[in-house]
Amino acid sequence: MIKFENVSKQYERNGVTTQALQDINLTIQKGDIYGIIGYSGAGKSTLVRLINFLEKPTQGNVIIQNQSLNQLSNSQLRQVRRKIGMIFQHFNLLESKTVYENVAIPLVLIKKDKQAIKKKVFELLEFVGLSDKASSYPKELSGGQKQRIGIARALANDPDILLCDEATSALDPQTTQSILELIKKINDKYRITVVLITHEMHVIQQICHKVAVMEKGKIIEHGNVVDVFGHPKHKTTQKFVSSVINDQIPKGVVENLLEIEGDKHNIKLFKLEFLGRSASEPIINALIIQQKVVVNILFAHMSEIEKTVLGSMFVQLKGSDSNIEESVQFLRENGVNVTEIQHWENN
Ligand SMILES: Nc1ncnc2c1ncn2[C@@H]1O[C@H](COP(=O)(O)OP(=O)(O)OP(=O)(O)O)[C@@H](O)[C@H]1O
Repeated sequence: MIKFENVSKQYERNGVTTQALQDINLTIQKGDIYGIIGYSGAGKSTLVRLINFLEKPTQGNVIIQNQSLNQLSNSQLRQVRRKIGMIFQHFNLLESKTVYENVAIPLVLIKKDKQAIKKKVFELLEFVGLSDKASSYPKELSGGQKQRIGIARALANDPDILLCDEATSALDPQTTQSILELIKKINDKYRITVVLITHEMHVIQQICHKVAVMEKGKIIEHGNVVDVFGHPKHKTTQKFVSSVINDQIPKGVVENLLEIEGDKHNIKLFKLEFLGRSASEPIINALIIQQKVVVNILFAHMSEIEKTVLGSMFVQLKGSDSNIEESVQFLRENGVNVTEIQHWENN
C-alpha cells in the first residue's frame, strides 16, 4: 500500500518558490492500477518521484508498505527502492549496452551471481516477447520494443510497485495498446501495484482501476475510474472525460433539428447518461412502449470502462409538459442520469 498523508512539496530555485504539491492525501491499495492524470505542470512527476523518494516532501508523510519513508535510514531506503520499478517516456536505456546488459543492470548492481542473472534476464525477455533481441543494441529496436526492454529491466528485482511515467506518450496508438496490455498482464500475473502518470485519458480508460485528477499541485477528484468517468464533477475532469467520451451533441444534429422543428422554443432536449446496469436494460424501449411521449433519439455514444458500459444519449421528448416530466422521472427511477439541455442551439 502507498499512502500520502498531508504531503506538500515546494521547490526553491534562484530565490523562486514553486508549490509543486499541496496537501496531498491519497491511498493506493496493493494490486491497484492507479492512474494520475493532469496537464503539464500539475505535479504528477513530483508525486511519483516522492514514491521512490527521489524527492522528499517538504511537509507530510509518504508511507510505503506501512513504512514512513521519512524515518528510514539510507540503507533501508535502498531496500524499499529496490522493490520499486520504473519505466519512462523515453525508455532511459543505455545505448552502449546490449539489450541483455540493460535488463541485467539492476541485478549486477546488487551483485547477483552470473548464472542467476542469466536465468532471470532470459525469463524477463521471454515475458516481454523479445528473447531474440538479447544481443541487439537499443538503436536497433523500435519504440515499442525499447519500452518492453525498459519494462523487463524494471521487473528485474521482482518489484512490488511499478511506476510508469508517461510510458506510452512517445508511442503510436497501436504500440501504446500493446504496452498497456503488457502492463495489465504484469499487474494480473504478479499482483504488482501500478502507478501510472499520463496526460491522456484514453490510457486511464484502457487499464486503470482508479484515477486521481491533478491540477496546480492538488488532487481535485479521485475514485474508481467508472465513477469518475460516469460523473466527473470538476471542470478539468469533465474536459479530460470528454476527450474519450463524446458527451456533446454534434453541431450537424442541432442544425438538422432546428431545420425540421423551425422554432427552437418547441424543442425539449435531454442528455441521458447510462452507467452499468442502466446501460444494459431496455429502459428507452420501456419509455417508448408507455406512449406518453414521443422519443426522438438524436445522438448516442457508448464506451466500455473496466467492463462497465457507459453511455450518453441525446433525445428530444415530445408531448405535454406533465408527460415529459413523468417520463424524466421514470428514467431517473431506472438509474438514468437526466439533464435538460438549455442552450443547445449555441452548440
Ligand atoms: N526540480 C525542480 N525544481 C524546481 N521546480 C520544479 C522541479 N521539478 C518540477 N518543478 C515545478 O513543479 C511543478 C510541477 O512539476 P511536475 O514536473 O511535477 O508536473 P507534471 O504534472 O509532471 O508536468 P509534466 O507533465 O510537464 O512533466 C511545475 O511548476 C514545475 O516547473
